[in-house]
Formats: sequence, C-alpha cells, structure tokens
Amino acid sequence: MADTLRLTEIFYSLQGETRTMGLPTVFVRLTGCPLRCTWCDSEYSFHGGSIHALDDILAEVAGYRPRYVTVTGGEPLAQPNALPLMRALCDAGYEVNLETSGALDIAEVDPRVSKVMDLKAPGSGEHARNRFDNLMHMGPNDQLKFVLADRVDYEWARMQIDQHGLADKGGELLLSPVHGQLNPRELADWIVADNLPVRMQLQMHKYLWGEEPGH
Ligand SMILES: C[S@@+](CC[C@H](N)C(=O)[O-])C[C@H]1O[C@@H](n2cnc3c(N)ncnc32)[C@H](O)[C@@H]1O
Ligand SMILES: Nc1nc2[nH]cc(C(=O)O)c2c(=O)[nH]1
Ligand code: SF4
Ligand SMILES: [Mg+2]
Repeated sequence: MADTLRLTEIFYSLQGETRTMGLPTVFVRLTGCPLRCTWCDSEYSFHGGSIHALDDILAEVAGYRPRYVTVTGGEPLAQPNALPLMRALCDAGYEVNLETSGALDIAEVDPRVSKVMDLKAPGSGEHARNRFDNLMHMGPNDQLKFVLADRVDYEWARMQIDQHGLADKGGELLLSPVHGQLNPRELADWIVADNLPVRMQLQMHKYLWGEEPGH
C-alpha cells in the first residue's frame, strides 16, 4: 500500500542507548523482522501491529514536540516505506536515528539520518546475515554497534574492529553486553585490558523501567 507502514508502537522516553543516550526521544517501532537474534528484547514487534498512514505517524510524532526521533523495530528497513518516513522526519526538522540490524542494505537511507547499525556477533545466531558492504555507507555521523553475549563474541568483535579498520572510520564504535547475560563489569575489564578504541554502553532504560514495552 502506498505511504503506509506497519507499526507496533510510538512512545516518548529517554533514549537508553547510543550517542544520544539520556535525551528525550520519540520512538517509532515498526513491526516485523527477518532475523531472530537469540537474545532479542523486542520479540513483541515481530508480528501484529497495525497499518498506519505515513502522515498519521508524522502527526503523532509532532504531538510530542521532540527534538530526537528514533526509528526502530523489528527491522525498520524491512519495510520499503521506512525510507520515505525517515526522509519526512528529517524534513520536519527532527534529529533522526535509525536502529538497524546490519542485515539489510543501508545505501538509500537519507544522509541526514544517524544510522545505528549492529554487526551481529555469533552469540546472536544471526552473524551470517551481516552485510559487510554496508560498512562503506557508514559515515562520521553514524554509529556501529556490537552487542555481546560472551567472551567468544568479544573476541569476534575485536577481530572485526582490527580487520575492517573500524576504529578509523569515524563515527561511534559501541560495545554493549547482552542485558542480563554478559556481566557488564567483565566487558568493561576486557575493554580496558585490551585498550580497545570503543565506547561501552549499557541499556539505561532497562535500569529505569525494566523490560516493559513502551519505555
Ligand atoms: C531491538 S533492535 C531493533 C533494531 C534492529 N532490528 C537491530 O537489531 O538493530 C535495537 C537494538 O537493541 C539491541 N538489543 C536487542 N536485544 C538486546 C539485549 N537483550 N541486550 C542488549 N541489546 C539488545 C539490538 O542489538 C539493537 O542494537
Ligand atoms: N528507552 C529506550 N531506548 C531505546 N533505544 C533503543 C531501543 C530499541 O528498542 O530499539 C530503545 C527502547 O526500547 N527504549
Ligand atoms: S535484528 Fe533486531 S529486532 Fe530483529 S531479532 Fe535481532 S535484535 Fe531483534
Ligand atoms: Mg528496546
């Protein structure tokens, strides 16, 4: 259908992750994802949701009068109209972040959007889906992220950073533990011991609100 999207939820919260962590942000969570990361915290967005006109989504976002808007999911790029949605959000003057799995082509995303792209580590069960070609579309305003379940994932991330020269690409390089699985302190100690050129992140919203959807 023209100019519609399947939507799970829109909510206003504090961004819990990435470079804009702690900033009030409207979240637009689109429905559906072709991946099944073992530790995914957003499985409720795989199915269901409801169809909305792009203009209605814009109107609901505008009602919060936000500065920051994050488009997430599910996998936003699995819906073709995510591209016009992000363009329209940029045109409306918001600072737009896209959370994406790294498994779909990011080439056509509006350059004003800050892409937050995961490279899925082996513990996710989805690392065969990584599109390394996407790395050439990542710029200084983008953020590359590894979510790590264990030491094996950490070693894998370290190898990718080295092999692809990820520390020199500009933009943020983020490492996070899988919440409730990898002890954050262990990850912190590994990063310091290896002098890794990354920023470590925790999911702040889970310390504030637990795993409740809508936060
Ligand atoms: C739910 S995903 C939605 C966007 C997109 N599908 C993706 O994977 O980036 C948003 C972010 O949450 C992260 N995430 C999901 N479950 C997590 C968990 N249990 N612990 C830490 N981060 C998690 C993902 O790795 C991703 O960076
Ligand atoms: N507060 C809050 N911050 C977030 N950052 C990324 C989220 C996501 O699920 O993509 C998220 C979320 O669900 N809530
Ligand atoms: S790609 Fe994102 S939404 Fe899809 S299963 Fe993985 S973490 Fe969840
Ligand atoms: Mg979340």
